[in-house]
Amino acid sequence: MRPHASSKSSSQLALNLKSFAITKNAFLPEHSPCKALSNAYYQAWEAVALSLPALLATGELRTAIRSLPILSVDFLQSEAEWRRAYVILGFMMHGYIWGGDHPEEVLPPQITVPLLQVSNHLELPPVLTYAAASLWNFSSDQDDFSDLESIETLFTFTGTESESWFFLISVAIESKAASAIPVMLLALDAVKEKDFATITQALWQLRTCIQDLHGLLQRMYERCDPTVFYHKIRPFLAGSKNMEAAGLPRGIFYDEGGERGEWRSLRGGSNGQSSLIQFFDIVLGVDHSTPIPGQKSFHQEAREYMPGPHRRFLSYVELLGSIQKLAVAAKLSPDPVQMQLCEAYTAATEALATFRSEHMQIVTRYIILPARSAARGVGSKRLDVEKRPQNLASLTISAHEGSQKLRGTGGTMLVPFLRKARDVTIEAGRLDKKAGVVLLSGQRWFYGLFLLAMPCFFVLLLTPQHLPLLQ
Ligand code: HEM
Repeated sequence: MRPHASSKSSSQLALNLKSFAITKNAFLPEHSPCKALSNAYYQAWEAVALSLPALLATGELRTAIRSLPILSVDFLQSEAEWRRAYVILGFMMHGYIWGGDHPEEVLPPQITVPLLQVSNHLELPPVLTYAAASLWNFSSDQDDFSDLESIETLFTFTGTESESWFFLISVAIESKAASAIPVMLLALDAVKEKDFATITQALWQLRTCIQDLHGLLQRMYERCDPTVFYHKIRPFLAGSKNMEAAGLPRGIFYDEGGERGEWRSLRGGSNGQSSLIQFFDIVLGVDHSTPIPGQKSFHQEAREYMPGPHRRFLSYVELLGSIQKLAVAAKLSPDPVQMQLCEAYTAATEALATFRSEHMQIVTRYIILPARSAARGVGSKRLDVEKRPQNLASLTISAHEGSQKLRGTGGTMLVPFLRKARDVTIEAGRLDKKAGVVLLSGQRWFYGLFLLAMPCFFVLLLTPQHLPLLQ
C-alpha cells in the first residue's frame, strides 16, 4: 500500500464514513445502544416492551397496548433514543399484529402515531426491520461487539435463548466485518490508478473476513433451536406484504385516530436488509438486478428497509471504481501482478458464494425441514402449538408443492430466490467467461472463443462412464 496516499485517503475516508453513519463497528452504532429512554414520560412504553414475552404468553398484549396513552416523540433526547423508540415500537407492533390466534389488521394510534414519526426521522419504513431487530437491539459493556459471550439482546418476543441468539449472530457478523469497509473503500479508490498490489491485498483480506463471518453463521446451530425458531420466533418477524394466506389480505391499516389512517403492505424483518452483505456484493460486482424492466429486485427493495444514511452509502459505493472490470481486463494480461489480482478476486467471490451456500443450509434446517415436519404434524406437539394460530408458520407446505412455494419473512419465494442469489455470486467470479465475452466483441475474438469453449472441451474429454456424474 502506498503510505502517503493511504494516510491522506484514510482521514478523508473517516470523514466520509461518518456522514453515512458508519462507525468503527460498521453499520452498528459506535457505542452500545441505550438501555432505557431517559425521560420518565416513556415509562409506559418501556414497561410494555420489556414484558413482551409475558404479555404475549398470557394473551394480554393487545389490551395492554390499547390502554397506553398516545405518547409524543418530543422528549426523545438523542439519536440513540430515537433508535430505541423505533425498536420498542417495532417490537410492540409485531407483537400486536401476530400475538393472537388471528393476525390483527388494524394497528392502533398508540403505536401508529409515534411509529410514523420515529420512522420518518430515521428514514425507515414503519415496521420491524433488520435495524430494529438486530443493529440496534443489543447491549454490551465491552468494545468488541463480535464477542457473542458479552452481547445480549434488549428485546425479544419469546424470552428464549433461541431468539436472542438468532438476533445476536447478526450483530456479531456485522461487527466482525467492520475492518473490511475501509479496506475495500481504499481498494475501490485504487482502481483509478490501477494499483493492483493494494487491491489484491484488500481482496485477500476480504476473503478472510467473509470466511470469519461464515464461521459465525455456523454458530447459529449452537443455541438457536430450529423448531422454536420456526414455530415461535419467525411468525413475529413477518411483514404485511404477500401475507394474504397468513391472514392479512389487505396488509395493515395504520390507524392514526380521528378517522385518519392508511393501508400499507410492507416486507417484514429479514437479514436480507443487511447493508453489509450488499456492500460486499457491490464491491465484488455481484448483480442481483432483475431482467424485467421497471421491476425492483428483492435486493433493490431491501435498501428501502435500511437506515437512510446506510442506503445512501451503498449508492455512493456503486459510483466508485469497479474491481470486477479491472479483474476481467487483468485476466487477459500475462503480467503476474495482474494474475494475482484475478486469483484474489475469484477467491473473494468464492468465499461469498460459500457463505450463501451455508446460509441455504441454515434455511433448510430452520425453515424447510420444520415446515415439512409441521405438514406431517411432527414437532408442533413438542411446542404445544397444535391449536395453530394463523400466521407464517401455519402456512405449511403440501406434499405436491414442495419447498419451492415457501415464503420468507421478507415475503420472497425463498428457495428459488436464495439459490439465484448464490448462483449470481458464483457467476460474478467467472472471469474466464467474462473475459471471453469481452474478447468476442473485440479484435481478439478467436482467443475469446477459446476461453468460452474451454469448459466444453473438458466435458468432451471425459469418458462416457463419467458423464452420469455430471447430471
Ligand atoms: C436462522 C437463521 C436464518 C434464517 C432462517 C434465514 C432465512 C432467510 C430467508 C428466508 C431469506 C429470504 C428473504 C426473505 O424473504 O426474508 C433470507 C435472506 C437473506 N439472509 Fe438470512 N436467514 C438467517 C440468518 C441470516 C444471517 C445470520 C445472515 C447474515 C447477516 C443472513 C443474511 C441474509 C441475506 C444477505 C439474505 C438476502 C439473500 C442474499 O443476499 O443471499 N441470514 N434469509
